[in-house]
Amino acid sequence: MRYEVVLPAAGSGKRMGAGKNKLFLILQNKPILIHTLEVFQNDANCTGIWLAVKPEEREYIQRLLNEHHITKVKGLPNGGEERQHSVHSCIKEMEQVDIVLVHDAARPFITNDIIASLVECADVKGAAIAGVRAKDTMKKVRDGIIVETVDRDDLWMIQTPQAFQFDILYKAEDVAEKVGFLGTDEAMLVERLGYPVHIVEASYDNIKMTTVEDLVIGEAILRKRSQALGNF
Ligand SMILES: Nc1ccn([C@@H]2O[C@H](COP(=O)(O)OP(=O)(O)OP(=O)(O)O)[C@@H](O)[C@H]2O)c(=O)n1
Ligand SMILES: C[C@](O)(CO)[C@H](O)COP(=O)(O)O
Repeated sequence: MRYEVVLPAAGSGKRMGAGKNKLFLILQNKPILIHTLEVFQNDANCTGIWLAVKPEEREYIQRLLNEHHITKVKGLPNGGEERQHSVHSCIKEMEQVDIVLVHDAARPFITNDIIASLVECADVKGAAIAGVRAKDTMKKVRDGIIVETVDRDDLWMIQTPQAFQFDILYKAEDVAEKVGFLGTDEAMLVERLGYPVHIVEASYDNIKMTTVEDLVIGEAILRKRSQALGNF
């Protein structure tokens, strides 16, 4: 099943503290952004990539795309103040497709098997998102005091990609903009319209490069993969 993917890449990377867009940081001699782009560039089912970027970073990113032979990018719309706005700027420019995925450009370790499962599920069910089961005990805290321990059996740590039939996400983004609703992921916008959103179990390797510790973890994930391929 073919799909197009929206990669929001217009963040500031404040929590990383690199003083620049964290997507330009190098992991195993390549920018994080290129690691993520190559997953979709090399996926025959991906027919287009939409990259939300900061205007001042567009020229540099275009140079990176050329240097690394990323040819599937269909557009580089301006990112917005919030992640949701960046995603929406891409959705508004896209032409109708069957399935659209939204994936954090800051998650370079996604794999094609998980993408394929998400696309297949969204094609049948309408909406499907990646996640992994919570491993730690989760508690609600108020003013520094535990107010509730949440039943861990029902808790998932949500990731991206998040896959949707295009019309569902298009409508959800449009309504959210009209009513001024701001979510931390696309699924929230779809849930609030009453559509069922299905979970697809992903991987604990599918981390989001958020803080400096994630760079160390990311290098370890890439080393593990190289060793599995016999590239010592
Ligand atoms: N206004 C924004 C904010 C985030 N993103 C993108 O959304 C993804 C996930 O966001 P996050 O990890 O929070 O990135 P930053 O916003 O850059 O990080 P921080 O919150 O630490 O500044 C990233 O690929 C980021 O580039 C975006 O396109 N537009
Ligand atoms: C979309 C997301 O990756 C799901 O976990 C997460 O909500 C993004 O949060 P961020 O603060 O914008 O990185």
